[in-house]
Amino acid sequence: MASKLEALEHWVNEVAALTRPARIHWCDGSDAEYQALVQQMLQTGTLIELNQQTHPGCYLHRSNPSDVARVEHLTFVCHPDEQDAGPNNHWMAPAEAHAKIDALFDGCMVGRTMYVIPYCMGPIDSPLARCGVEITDSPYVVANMRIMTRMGAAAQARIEREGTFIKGLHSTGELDPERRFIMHFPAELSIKSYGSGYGGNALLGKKCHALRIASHQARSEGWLAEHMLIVGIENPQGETHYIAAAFPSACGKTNLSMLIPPEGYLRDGWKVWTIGDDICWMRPGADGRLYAINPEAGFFGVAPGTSGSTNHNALTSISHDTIFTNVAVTADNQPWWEGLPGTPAIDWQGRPFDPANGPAAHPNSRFTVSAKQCPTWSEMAEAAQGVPISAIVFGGRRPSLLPLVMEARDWTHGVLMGAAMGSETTAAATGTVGVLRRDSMAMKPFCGYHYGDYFAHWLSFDQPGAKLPKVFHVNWFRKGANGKFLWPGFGDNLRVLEWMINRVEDRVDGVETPIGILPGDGELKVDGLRLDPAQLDALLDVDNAGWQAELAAIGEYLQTFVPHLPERLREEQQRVARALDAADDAQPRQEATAH
Ligand SMILES: Nc1nc2c(ncn2[C@@H]2O[C@H](COP(=O)(O)OP(=O)(O)OP(=O)(O)O)[C@@H](O)[C@H]2O)c(=O)[nH]1
Ligand SMILES: O=C([O-])CC(=O)C(=O)O
Ligand SMILES: [Mn+2]
Repeated sequence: MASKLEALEHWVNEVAALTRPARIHWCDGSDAEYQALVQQMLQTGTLIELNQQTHPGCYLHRSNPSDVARVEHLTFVCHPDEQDAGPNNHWMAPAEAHAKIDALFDGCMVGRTMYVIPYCMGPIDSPLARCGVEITDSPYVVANMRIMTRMGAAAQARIEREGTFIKGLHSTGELDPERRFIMHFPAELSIKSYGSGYGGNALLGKKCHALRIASHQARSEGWLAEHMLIVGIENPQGETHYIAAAFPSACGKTNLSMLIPPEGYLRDGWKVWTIGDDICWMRPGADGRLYAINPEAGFFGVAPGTSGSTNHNALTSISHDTIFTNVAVTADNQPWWEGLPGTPAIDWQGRPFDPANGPAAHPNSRFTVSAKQCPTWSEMAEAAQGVPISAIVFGGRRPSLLPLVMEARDWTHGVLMGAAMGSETTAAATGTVGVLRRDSMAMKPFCGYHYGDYFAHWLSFDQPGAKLPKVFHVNWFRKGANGKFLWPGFGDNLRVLEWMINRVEDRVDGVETPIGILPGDGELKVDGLRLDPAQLDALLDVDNAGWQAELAAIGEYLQTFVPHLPERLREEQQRVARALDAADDAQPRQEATAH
């Protein structure tokens, strides 16, 4: 029988014939290999050594200024049938896409080394994990993949055993925005990415494999591939609840996944355990609960705003053996970004810092670090079966309307809450920042198939015998009349998670409103917070007229997925809209419009 490795070798040869590299290097994932790559990149200037006294093993990479974020307009999902991509994706016919991008790959590695990176997304022995191989000409990508995935010999052994893997082909190309594409071929289980070295476009195990391709696989195999953090909350009695939360890019996943409990909670013995900060794969277990793994092995986190007061655990994690991308440096060569104490000397483009040029660190500057370096890293992140999920949380940046927290009355309502998610855009993707856009389940840029079918897939988990998590929606970003955030956020978000767990455990009742269940009087613990009662009222206020308009907008949005939109979701939207109308009728007019 032909060795299962033959399929891999055949593909590698095919790619080499197209790209014509000078050498082929099969990555083994060893420390020696990583160190050798770093030395080579220091010599070529791809990496810059940072202050090794304060930051041992830390390096800086400055990317091309035109290549600093994901490029959604150049990202395509190439299903054979356009219908399967949906209005939520850019689509190109597979044959046309291959022809277009193969023309760019033709001879692109002449004189260069081609790296073959076998990797595993998820614990190497987990039945939920999946393998892939990325071929790239970028040593920076190899180094990042080593941190972000289980890369090398063990992954290759699993591929040899299973015979299946996702094929990912990447070249940095000329970094010409006119010659840049990120193409996905879900039916062929393959990815081709050309012309960008940026994380989300080039580390193919992450968004391309673990979300776009995996979401497509998950649909046919009965599981979910989601843009979610996974965090364990251990109460003083030693019971741990695992929570999965979907927020759009740069909306607080990394922060929530490693939050530090407020003073009083720490004293009482609350603990937080990090399982993942960006991606979650989950499937029903034999007991009917959803079990989740984090397919990644590292964090590719947003640097700006990360500080000792907002995210001390992240700051500790990145004090050594970290690759920084597009941050600024201080006069003594330490990494620096907005939110840190001290002053920058050199900006992210290598120029002497001048405020006239904008922020010193790029707003989407990032750190790449092994998850093992995080003080709250959980050993359960290695559990082959994953962790049972007690609650699913959706959330976004909403300056108004959306309350601090609300609970869905059931799974269908929860799916509507996820589908209706909206958020202000951030610097994680190129384009305008700060405009509201719908981002269902935080998957707008990552769902590898038609959103209507995706909503139906979510609804399909509601089956006899299923013990589904409760679903919540949060908003850390509601603003007061003064334009400031009403909620302190960060560590204090644990107060909201505690309320959720109390709801899961049936220890508090909440109050029913047309939009969902909100915390009842005194149920949200705000002692020790400098929060006046009016502020808390504003955070939990339900503006009926505003919500009527919101439900109408949600209805219009859902309509764009017809005929793939599940009828059950439309009916749910109508149910909530009717509940709001009824509440309106029951209220004196001036009260409903008083806000
Ligand atoms: N006001 C406020 N800001 C927050 C909170 N949590 C995070 N942020 C800020 O939001 C930004 C992004 O946070 P991250 O945790 O890195 O976001 P993310 O969702 O992991 O982002 P991606 O890696 O792009 O998927 C940072 O500037 C944080 O400081 C919060 O609770 N309140
Ligand atoms: O994909 C990336 O480049 C970084 C990330 O986590 C996101 O944007 O959600
Ligand atoms: Mn992300």
